[in-house]
Amino acid sequence: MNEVPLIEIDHLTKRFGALTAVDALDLHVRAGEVYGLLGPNGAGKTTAIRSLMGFINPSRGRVRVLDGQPRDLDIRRRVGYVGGDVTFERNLRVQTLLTWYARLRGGPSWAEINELCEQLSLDPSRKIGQLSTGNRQKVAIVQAFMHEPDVLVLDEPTSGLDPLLQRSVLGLVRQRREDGAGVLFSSHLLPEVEDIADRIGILRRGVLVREDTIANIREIARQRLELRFADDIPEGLFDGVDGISSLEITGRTAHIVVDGSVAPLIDTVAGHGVERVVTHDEDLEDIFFGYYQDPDDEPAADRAVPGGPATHGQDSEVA
Ligand SMILES: Nc1ncnc2c1ncn2[C@@H]1O[C@H](COP(=O)(O)OP(=O)(O)OP(=O)(O)O)[C@@H](O)[C@H]1O
Repeated sequence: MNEVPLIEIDHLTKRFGALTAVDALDLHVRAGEVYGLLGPNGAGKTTAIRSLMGFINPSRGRVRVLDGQPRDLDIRRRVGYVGGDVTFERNLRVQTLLTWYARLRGGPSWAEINELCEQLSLDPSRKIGQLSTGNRQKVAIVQAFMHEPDVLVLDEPTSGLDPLLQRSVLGLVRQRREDGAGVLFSSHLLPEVEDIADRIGILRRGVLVREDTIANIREIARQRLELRFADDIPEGLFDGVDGISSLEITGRTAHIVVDGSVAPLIDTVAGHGVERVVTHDEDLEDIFFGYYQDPDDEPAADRAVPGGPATHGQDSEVA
């Protein structure tokens, strides 16, 4: 088994003038793994991804894809990429464009591409310039998935898509994972990543502030429950129950926060006529927003490295 990660980002730093957009980022994605890269606007997700793809040069650090250089054509052929910065020639028909992409990658057949278009309800006879934003996004998705790449780098791939299509895209990602591909998937929507990622990393101000498996994050997560009883709640019912970190009783309803397993609580209330249980599915979100909220959040310029004001457009473009 090949142990080399399919995506390797080692100590990546990217500065734009005085602004450090990505700060010493280490991130690896293995075969058969979906890695969800989360973070608020401006956290550095796109910058990390563009560095990974070789579109911009890192200030420091190293990136490797499929144990090679992302700009290498043989590597590029095995990668699928969706990013907000892709623009297509407006006068081309979808079919012409997709056929051209297919040729660059040494396949697939038009029948295969067309099947993918059908799956996403994309009409290949339309001109790019006539498409809605969502339909243009579908073109980006089809070109990224059509050659069944070993690595997928997806920068907010579902933006502009309705929920049904979002689900289709997540289905395509799952399929690639089952075939052993490594997937880096950026988003600022926790629920979509939570659903699909094996691990997540949270970027804030260019720094990876947390990285873990979804399972681990869930395990330590708090759960908020509301238990509504048919009758008055017996005095002292919750005394000494393991895991309860907060309890508030209003009438016949108990509002409870549990750390870790809810098993002791459930055992305790069994047989006491609980009529309704409401769980607030905000455990992961709580953690997530905890990282999003930055108590000393300052304007971006405040994270400038010494040496002058933040300057836009100073990166070395190599696309
Ligand atoms: N070419 C550039 N020149 C100067 N600054 C840039 C450049 N590209 C990005 N930045 C800055 O780097 C920081 C990180 O931006 P980036 O687009 O990577 O964040 P993001 O996490 O992808 O955000 P979003 O979710 O809004 O796409 C931002 O402060 C942004 O203004």
